[in-house]
Amino acid sequence: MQPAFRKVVIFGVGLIGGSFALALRKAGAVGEVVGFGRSATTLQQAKQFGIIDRMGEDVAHEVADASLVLLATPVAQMADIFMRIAPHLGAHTLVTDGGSTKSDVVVAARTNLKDRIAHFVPAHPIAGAEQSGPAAALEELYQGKKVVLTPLPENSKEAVARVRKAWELCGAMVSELTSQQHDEVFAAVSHLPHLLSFALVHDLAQRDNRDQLLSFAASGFRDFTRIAASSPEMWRDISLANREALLQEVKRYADELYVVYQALQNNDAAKLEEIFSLAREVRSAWTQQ
Ligand SMILES: NC(=O)C1=CN([C@@H]2O[C@H](COP(=O)(O)OP(=O)(O)OC[C@H]3O[C@@H](n4cnc5c(N)ncnc54)[C@H](O)[C@@H]3O)[C@@H](O)[C@H]2O)C=CC1
Ligand SMILES: O=C(O)C(=O)Cc1ccc(O)cc1
Repeated sequence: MQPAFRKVVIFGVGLIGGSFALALRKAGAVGEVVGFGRSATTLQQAKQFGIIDRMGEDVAHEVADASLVLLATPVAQMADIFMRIAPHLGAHTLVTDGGSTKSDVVVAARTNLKDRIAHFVPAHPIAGAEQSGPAAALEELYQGKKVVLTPLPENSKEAVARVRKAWELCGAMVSELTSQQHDEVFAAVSHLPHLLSFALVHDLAQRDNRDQLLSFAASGFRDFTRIAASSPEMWRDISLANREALLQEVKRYADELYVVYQALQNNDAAKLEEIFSLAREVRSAWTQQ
């Protein structure tokens, strides 16, 4: 039987791109995987790990007969890749991405794909880790995890269904939002928490006694700061790409922190307990979902 996707071309064969390839392979859903990257070493690694069959050399040649192209680089790299693939997309070649932000990626796609924008169905897998690179890729990364599609008015039903199918074959549960809804939601539940985690560790890192502080830090600190070990380039790009929504979330959080600050300053036990109780209730219910 023919695989669902005869040839998949991946730009950025790291955690997200590599896991996509491994998951499609496990599902028997891909004939051939071709990788493009920024460094030859990373691509060689991806080949050794069985993620790609070969390294791409000629973009025009590879995307012309591809069933699916995945962009899985940091989001600021995507405009240039859309520009490079635009003239060569085959009539039946679909494009999706794994970027953590969507409005900026859609603008980059519209600007560069122009009248071929209908080929592109934007996506964001809500699965990942603080590790990066092909060595971090896992065939089960998307199993049971959410993927958000933010389809465009230009997309045909068939194009959306086929991209949905690709992510489902990776084991994901697919839902849909508009790009704007997506960016507002993820500013609150993903981008802000990463910013806070980086900021906390950065503050401690600048202190003279940081080694002493870290030597006594326990599992609460480990939980809160795991994501501060994430890729600085990736998070620089996400922060700037979703700047407006993120600024609003930072402001809201600063206001909340000030409420906590005042309660502490005023020895307001009732207020502190009220804040902690609601937070605990909501956090506990969320983990049981
Ligand atoms: N790490 C995570 O947990 C998640 C990341 N994402 C998004 O997925 C995308 C990829 O992230 P990861 O896989 O974690 O990063 P990664 O660092 O593991 O992989 C990215 C790969 O892209 C390559 N690359 C960079 N610029 C390139 C270019 N111009 N052309 C071709 N290849 C290029 C890098 O060499 C690297 O191998 C990002 O847009 C990120 O926002 C989405 C969900 C989760
Ligand atoms: O490491 C973690 O727990 C994450 O939160 C991973 C992650 C990072 C970026 C995304 O856009 C989605 C998921």
